[in-house]
Amino acid sequence: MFPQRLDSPLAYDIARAMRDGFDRHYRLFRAESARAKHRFETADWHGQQRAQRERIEFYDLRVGEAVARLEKEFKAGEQPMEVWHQIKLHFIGLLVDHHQPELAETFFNSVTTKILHRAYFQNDFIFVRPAISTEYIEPRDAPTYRAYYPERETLADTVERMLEDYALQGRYADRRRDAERVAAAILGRFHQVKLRANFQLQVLSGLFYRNKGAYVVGKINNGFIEMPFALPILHDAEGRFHVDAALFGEEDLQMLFSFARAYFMVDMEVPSAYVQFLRSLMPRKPRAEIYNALGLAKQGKTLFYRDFLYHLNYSTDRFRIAPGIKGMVMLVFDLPSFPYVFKVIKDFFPPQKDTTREQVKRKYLLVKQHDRVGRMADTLEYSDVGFPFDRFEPELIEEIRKFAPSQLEIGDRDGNGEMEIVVKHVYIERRMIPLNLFLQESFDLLAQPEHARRASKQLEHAVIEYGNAIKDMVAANIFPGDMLWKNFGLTRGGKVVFYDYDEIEYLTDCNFRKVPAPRNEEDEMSGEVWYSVGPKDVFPETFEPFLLGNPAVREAFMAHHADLLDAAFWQSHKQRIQAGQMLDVFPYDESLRFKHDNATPYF
Ligand SMILES: Nc1ncnc2c1ncn2[C@@H]1O[C@H](COP(=O)(O)OP(=O)(O)OP(=O)(O)O)[C@@H](O)[C@H]1O
Repeated sequence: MFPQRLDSPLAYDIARAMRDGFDRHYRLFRAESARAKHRFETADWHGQQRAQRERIEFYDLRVGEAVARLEKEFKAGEQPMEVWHQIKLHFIGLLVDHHQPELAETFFNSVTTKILHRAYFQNDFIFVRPAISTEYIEPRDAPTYRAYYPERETLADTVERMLEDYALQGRYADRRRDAERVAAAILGRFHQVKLRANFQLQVLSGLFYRNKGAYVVGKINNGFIEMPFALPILHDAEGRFHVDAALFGEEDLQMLFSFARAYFMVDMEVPSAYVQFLRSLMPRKPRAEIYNALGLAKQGKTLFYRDFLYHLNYSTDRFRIAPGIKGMVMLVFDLPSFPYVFKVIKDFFPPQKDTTREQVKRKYLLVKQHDRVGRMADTLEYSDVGFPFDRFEPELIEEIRKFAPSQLEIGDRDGNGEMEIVVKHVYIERRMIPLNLFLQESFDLLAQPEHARRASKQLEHAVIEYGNAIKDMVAANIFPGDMLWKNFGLTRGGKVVFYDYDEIEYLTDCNFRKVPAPRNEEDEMSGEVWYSVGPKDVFPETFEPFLLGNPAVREAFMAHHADLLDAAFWQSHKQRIQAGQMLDVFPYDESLRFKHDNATPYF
């Protein structure tokens, strides 16, 4: 019911307190993101990673503070419905000139749902969809993007000026050289193309920081063509800056913004304007994922859920048990028409899985906070998710009832006559093709002479990528624990990504050993493990029988990644990490790098 009059001063005060709570959150979030520049300039890599990790916690802390204040000062939870209606309307009013209204609305939802019980907070109390438009919000401090209008002959000058405008404190090894390289790369893309009246570079005015890199992100417009591009800026061995590569096109940008990487730090006054610009570079990337990549995970989560409900309304298929080998720890289901999977922690595990629900959650959190180096899928975590009952395959309901009964509720939660399945806790992540299924498909094709060549190529690609995935994780101090093919998936872009986190460990916590030589004939003949094994001991050579049963797989693996079976490989990386060294894992192909005399070597 829409109130006729706004007559409650308390409602106004609560709305104000709520907005102040959000403003404090965004001020801190933005300040932390802005400090990334200084950390980059001073090569404070560990600080950068720490900040990336800690910033994730900011949101929940601020929501907690706002809830506590509203309860203490206003007894918000005891206010009647009429007051809550007015709070929402006042809040809308307070956002009219706001620069992050969509984030503030989400903050309002988070605080409100914490204060009111579900039965009470019907949808009219929260923002089910945005009330305030994010179109044409103009920042005060700096424009969202800058435009440059070069001629063919002055392109290098323009690129140099554009780099200068970021005002990084420090020295480039050779900025002119970099500008010329970038200009040549751009002209290579527009070779024999007439430069039109509107030829221009547009770059977002904030640099994108992550780990040891800072990225210029923008597009080149020429006539009707819009070409996305990004320029990674890195330090060389002497601490001077250089542009390491020029990335062009949607695919390269997608890699940079992948869901399997850590979130960027960017100083944004109007995040929705950044999202809009980025969407023009990657039109197929959902806005939810772009917000996530910018570190605005709660907004990502909100948008994802809206997209999901919308998809449910416009589809008719049913949720089913996900294809592939079933997990021992996770119960996984999907909706064929929707490119995500839903993962529920089972109530009990077989004896070889010595873990608990809390431990599994801790591992998933570890991955969320860690640099995922493009190799570990990000997860969105939801509680009490309702699904329409008649959209579930009966076998799936049975499966949940059998393996995760504590997570399942069936009933008419909203009292609207529609039966719902409510799942208490669920992780949602991008669907990939499980690598074991992909390999099986390749084996089947190998047997057919007309497809054998292609099959052999795709198999080799998958095996090489699998090894690369493990090596990238190693570089980031992660030991995947369970390296079976079924725990990795192939993304749309052909990358191999890991998704089974329950046995993940920091590499530095593991003890990599060679299998000892048998002491006598009895040891040698014994089918059992005769030597003593500590809880964190890992014997890399024992991976072989589990991974390399198939001769074609073995051949590709041994040609490219035999070192993964050698304890010395793992030990040396452990020592390197313990010595405080941080390796580069580039979010772009090595072949795209400009050649630098003293750049850090690729892993
Ligand atoms: N992101 C994904 N995309 C596609 N399929 C997936 C995804 N995540 C999981 N699956 C499917 O669900 C199965 C079980 O998932 P997962 O490996 O996470 O569970 P688990 O219980 O941890 O497994 P394990 O028994 O190996 O510990 C996978 O083998 C795969 O078939």
